[in-house]
Amino acid sequence: MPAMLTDVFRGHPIHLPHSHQPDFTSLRELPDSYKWTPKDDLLFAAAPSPPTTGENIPLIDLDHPDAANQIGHACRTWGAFQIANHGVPLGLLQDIEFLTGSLFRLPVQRKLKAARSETGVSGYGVARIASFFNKKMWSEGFTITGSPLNDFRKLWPQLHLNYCDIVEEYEEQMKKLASKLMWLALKSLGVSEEDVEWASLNSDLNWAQAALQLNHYPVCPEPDRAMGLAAHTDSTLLTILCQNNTAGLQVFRDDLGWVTVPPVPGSLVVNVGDLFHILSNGLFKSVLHRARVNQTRARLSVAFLWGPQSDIKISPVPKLVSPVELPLYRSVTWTEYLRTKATHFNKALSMIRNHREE
Ligand SMILES: O=C(O)CCC(=O)C(=O)O
Ligand SMILES: [Fe+2]
Repeated sequence: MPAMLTDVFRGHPIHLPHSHQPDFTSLRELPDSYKWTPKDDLLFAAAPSPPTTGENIPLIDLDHPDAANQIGHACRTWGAFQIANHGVPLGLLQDIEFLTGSLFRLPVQRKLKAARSETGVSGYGVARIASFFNKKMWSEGFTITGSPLNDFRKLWPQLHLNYCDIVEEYEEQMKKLASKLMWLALKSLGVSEEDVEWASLNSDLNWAQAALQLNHYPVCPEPDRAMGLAAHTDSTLLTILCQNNTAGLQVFRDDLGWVTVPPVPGSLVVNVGDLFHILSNGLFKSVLHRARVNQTRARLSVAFLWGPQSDIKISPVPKLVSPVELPLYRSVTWTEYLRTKATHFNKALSMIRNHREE
């Protein structure tokens, strides 16, 4: 992962000086550079879902005998769902939340010791998607690819080894869970292991790689005008998100507008990413999502961004392509896709779409 992402982003440096990151807690008013209007993001003011619809992303019990079909349905209609009985120990979720909280509570000068470089991926900084927007986002992040040892040593000279152990254990559990979820979702479409030979179940998951994105959304003096993380889809196969007990994540549905995902203690949120949309020939929806902020409670989230190794070509599963039509998408590696995304952002999927001859 580190080599591949570094390679992609070297060609797309991000000119956003992290050292200008404000000390959020000291700001009593929202600076103009943080005030969003519909001009800054077309969907900024899109209608919030009326609470009366009662529509919410499904909460799926992974122990339920019908879990595969429920996951498949959620991937087709929402592109997102929450899961309970996922098998990840609660203590580990608490540990990663604790780690995230302690990281962002460090003094700004200490966090900046592990700042992400302009062309780098790992480390402390603003969201990478910030370069696509004129306004700033009310959040700070920390990206982990490969071992966090070097960065963690700078952040916590004494405790870094304990924190590295937590990250390693968390990633191990997430990898297994992500693979299980992918196969359950594919099973609901009648797709089995023989149909996706590169993702063989007995390969120790060596075909996959991942990054961890830790996010902090501080308390905000004017939340209605601010944006924690602007609307985007993830470039992954799947993303598994652990959020603290504070609402903020919203997913977009064409028919409902922005729908807030309520935190359910102990559960995890799963997002369909762009690569799973491609693999499913467009049947699974890569979900547009964003994070809002609020005036009273800081929010933390940990996103496990999961995809295939760089040499794997992702293309629609042949079984899901009609014999008389082209697949909806051309095949791409994760690296190629990230490069397209780094240039075209939310239009990246349409850039690799096969257009039908009229
Ligand atoms: O904080 C959240 O709820 C969303 C985070 C997210 O979308 C991301 O890190 O890609
Ligand atoms: Fe995301």
